[in-house]
Amino acid sequence: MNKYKVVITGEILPSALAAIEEQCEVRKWQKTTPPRVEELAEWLKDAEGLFVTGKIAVNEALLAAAPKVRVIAQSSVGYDNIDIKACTSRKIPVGNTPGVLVEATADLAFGLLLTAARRIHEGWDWVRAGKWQGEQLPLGVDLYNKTVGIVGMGAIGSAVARRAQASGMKVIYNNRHPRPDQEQLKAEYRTFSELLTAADFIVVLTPLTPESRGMFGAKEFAQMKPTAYFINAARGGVVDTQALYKALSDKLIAYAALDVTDPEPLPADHPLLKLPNILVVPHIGSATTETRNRMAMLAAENLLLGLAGKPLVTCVNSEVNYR
Ligand SMILES: NC(=O)C1=CN([C@@H]2O[C@H](COP(=O)(O)OP(=O)(O)OC[C@H]3O[C@@H](n4cnc5c(N)ncnc54)[C@H](O)[C@@H]3O)[C@@H](O)[C@H]2O)C=CC1
Ligand SMILES: O=C(O)C(=O)CO
Repeated sequence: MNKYKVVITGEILPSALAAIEEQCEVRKWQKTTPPRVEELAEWLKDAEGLFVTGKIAVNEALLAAAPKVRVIAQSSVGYDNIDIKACTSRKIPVGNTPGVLVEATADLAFGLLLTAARRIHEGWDWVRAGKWQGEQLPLGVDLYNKTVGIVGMGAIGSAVARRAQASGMKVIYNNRHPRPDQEQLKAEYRTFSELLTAADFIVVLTPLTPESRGMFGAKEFAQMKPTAYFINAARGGVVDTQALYKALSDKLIAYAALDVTDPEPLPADHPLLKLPNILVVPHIGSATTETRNRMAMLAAENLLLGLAGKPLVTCVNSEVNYR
């Protein structure tokens, strides 16, 4: 049997690689820095499938270098790095990995909220620095009876809502549209502006789109409570980083906890990291063994289905999914 020709743009779990290699001749980018299109050009010329992992832009330039590609599979739910319109116009289905990472990402988002509110990370630093006896660690804040405002009440947002309710928090949310099941979710819809002024904790879980890019800027931070905690587990691009820096340093808001940043990765000497009222982790929302494995296997399945001309399990541009 002739094997399909596939390019993998970065790290992939061995289980998913093995599944792909059974049917495909694989060329895999080995370096830790993401490839530029020119660096992949030779491989892309003949590639029939593209498995996207790592920070890489799938744009007109890349697609033009890959004329034979007939399926793109990405091991993430977010697909803001992919020009979907360009893929659709070439009739290339794009697979992502919704659902399988919901609980892990919600754990991390809520974990950031809890860790920041209770200063868990600062406490650990103090213990290690031998400061247990002596100075007083600044006090944290309660979650109980506080209001969490979730911006982007989709699969992960709703899973965060459940965690917040278990801690005795009231949940309000903003979404593209009010949810028909909001009574069941025990969450109240608010306009974006109402949510900003009412929430004690704001958790962002929207996709990054032209509409959501920079939706948290100076004006929005000024509307928040001075005691507000801002948690971003969506994409760095939804926030104006400069404005966040200013809001934290001028104490317009109390604290930020981020899984995602702009730029990403955040350079070690970035001014944000010098602030005392911030917690940053390196985009680990879905980073558990089980979840990453499910994501990689779903992406591999999408790739192999697309190569065989069959419908992908989870397809972003369903209008060009195979039937
Ligand atoms: N930190 C991490 O490791 C991870 C981050 N993510 C990010 O989280 C996002 C959400 O994932 P899911 O919950 O699975 O997606 P989803 O599609 O189930 O939910 C997204 C929700 O955001 C809402 N939304 C879209 N634009 C909005 C806007 N401008 N204002 C308010 N609401 C808006 C939608 O109506 C939808 O309900 C992903 O697109 C991805 O960027 C996802 C997984 C892991
Ligand atoms: O799935 C996503 O969108 C991520 O950010 C990585 O898990």
